[in-house]
Amino acid sequence: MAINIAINGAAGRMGRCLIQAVAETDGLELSAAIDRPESSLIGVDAGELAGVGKLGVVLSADLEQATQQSDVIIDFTIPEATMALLPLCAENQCRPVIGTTGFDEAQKQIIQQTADRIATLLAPNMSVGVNLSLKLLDMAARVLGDSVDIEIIEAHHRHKVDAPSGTALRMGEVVADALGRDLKECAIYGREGRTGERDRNTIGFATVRAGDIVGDHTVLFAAEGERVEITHKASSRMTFAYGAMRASKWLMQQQTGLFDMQDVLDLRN
Ligand SMILES: NC(=O)C1=CN([C@@H]2O[C@H](COP(=O)(O)OP(=O)(O)OC[C@H]3O[C@@H](n4cnc5c(N)ncnc54)[C@H](OP(=O)(O)O)[C@@H]3O)[C@@H](O)[C@H]2O)C=CC1
Ligand SMILES: O=C(O)C1=N[C@H](C(=O)O)C[C@H](O)C1
Repeated sequence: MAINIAINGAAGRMGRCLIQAVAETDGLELSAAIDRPESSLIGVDAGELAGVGKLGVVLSADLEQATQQSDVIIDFTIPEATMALLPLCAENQCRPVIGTTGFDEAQKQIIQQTADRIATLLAPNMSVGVNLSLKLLDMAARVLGDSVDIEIIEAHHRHKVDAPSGTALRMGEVVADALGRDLKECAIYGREGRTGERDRNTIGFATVRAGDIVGDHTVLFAAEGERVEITHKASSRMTFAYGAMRASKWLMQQQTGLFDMQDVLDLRN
């Protein structure tokens, strides 16, 4: 039997890619497409929104019904919309696959509480390449140790509303963990004016917002005499959407708990 998939934020840049990916993926069926009640696109066929032809599911704002009639809901929205969704996921036993970024600590706790009641996946980047890069970063940080300066540079399209990207922050966490540091204490988010010399123990972040860049991330490990750069560049949002399909299928085998793409791709150890 097909897995019923709802999409929250279905009219957005990622939402439309997700509709296309569900339509292309064997074993998955689109059961609901949700966006803001104020959206002028409410009532439009989701397949037509995504450019894949009529699918017989119209864009709606009825989250209650969507979570009741779906096995999984894929959420690529804004943190406030995710927070409104989670109680319905737990109540209606609909597994959330969360791609939204920009959560604060209190919101992350609510995600954890939801995961105690229903299997939940949270990943700031669902591409295979970025998740492989996280493994490479762990290895690079352990080998290069405290003798390098570490900087994380990310670039995204002009419409992105959060910074640094969720992926850059996760990269920072992976590197900090590998070096036994706490990212909250060692992160430097941008520099200006007379900053003084660089402190070796910091991890710097730089953000670029321009044009239609889908998502570029570089982590730079710079020593005296050499440097290592680990770079990932996404050229299509479909790479994230296909990752979300893989995550949805995988999550159906879990009952409770909080997971990420490292679990789905078996990269945990
Ligand atoms: N994990 C990953 O692999 C990836 C994560 N992302 C993240 O996904 C999120 C969305 O990105 P993107 O698609 O580019 O953004 P968009 O702004 O294009 O899409 C978000 C959609 O959510 C809608 N929305 C806003 N509020 C609500 C609500 N209360 N209920 C339902 N829908 C709502 C928006 O409507 P409206 O426009 O009318 O406000 C919009 O249609 C971001 O946080 C981004 O960082 C992006 C790519 C990959
Ligand atoms: O907003 C985006 O577009 C993206 N957001 C994610 C993030 O914040 O890391 C992932 C991807 O880079 C695209």
